[in-house]
Amino acid sequence: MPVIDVRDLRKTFGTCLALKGVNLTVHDGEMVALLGASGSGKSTLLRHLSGLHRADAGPGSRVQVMGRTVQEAGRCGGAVRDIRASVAMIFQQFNLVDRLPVMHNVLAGAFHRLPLWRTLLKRFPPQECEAALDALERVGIAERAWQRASTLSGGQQQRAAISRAIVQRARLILADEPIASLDPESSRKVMELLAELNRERGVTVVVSLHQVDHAFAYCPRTVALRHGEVVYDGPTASLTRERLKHLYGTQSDELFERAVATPAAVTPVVLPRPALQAA
Ligand SMILES: Nc1ncnc2c1ncn2[C@@H]1O[C@H](COP(=O)(O)OP(=O)(O)OP(=O)(O)O)[C@@H](O)[C@H]1O
Repeated sequence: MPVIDVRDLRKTFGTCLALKGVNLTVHDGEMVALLGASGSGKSTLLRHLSGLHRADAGPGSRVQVMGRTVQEAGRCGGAVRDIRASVAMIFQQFNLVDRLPVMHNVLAGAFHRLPLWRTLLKRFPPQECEAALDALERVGIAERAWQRASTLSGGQQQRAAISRAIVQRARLILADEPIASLDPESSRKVMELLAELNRERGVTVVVSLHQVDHAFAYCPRTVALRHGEVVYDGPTASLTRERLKHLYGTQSDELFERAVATPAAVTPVVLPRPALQAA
């Protein structure tokens, strides 16, 4: 049974056709890069998988995660809350509660299995606290456990978000440009942590990236979007210069020349982030 099964997913924002009939199947234990130029639909697709967006109504449209229906024909399935308990979303902007200690942010991963009074009073069972500390240890920031989240660097915040996913015991991580605002060393650490969770715990990971080199280094499979359509779905190693050029247009010519000049495909090819980030 696939972990993710998307059929004919369409999404319109006003006059903008963000997704034009996307089909996607991801199996248990895969690590998949989602590539595409800015505005190609990566975030929109990820948000549909976790039920944060509702698709256009249409008879064949369906999103299933772990065999359960997130949405069908533009209607949310009844199991969305249950599905969310097993799916961790990691965003570019970390999504931690700034004023709370890192520890409480990480413990939020356990909320779905705790009674409400415990989460409101922050009276967490000792075994959950241990699990949170272990997770922080795992990502190398245990000594930051009682600092306010806002005092952490971007890389540390992203590692805290990964700890939260570990405490959540997520079977699927959907990471939306998790390294877009990080320096190269922090980016490497975050990608390695995601790859380790995938390799060692069998967590399925779908990660949207702007850095093609990280897809080559960490993700055996790439799904590439262009103008809301899947234009490539296959081994990352088979992504040729022509395919990348088709994906990103001529703006990246110079970078591709550099990549092609070195035979190893893992040569860093960091694609320009268009206007959005500067805005
Ligand atoms: N809430 C929204 N309202 C209106 N238009 C939207 C909304 N969200 C996305 N879009 C549009 O849908 C298209 C796809 O956007 P999306 O954010 O999914 O692209 P992306 O590939 O993730 O881009 P980036 O790499 O810059 O994050 C874009 O044209 C965008 O402007």
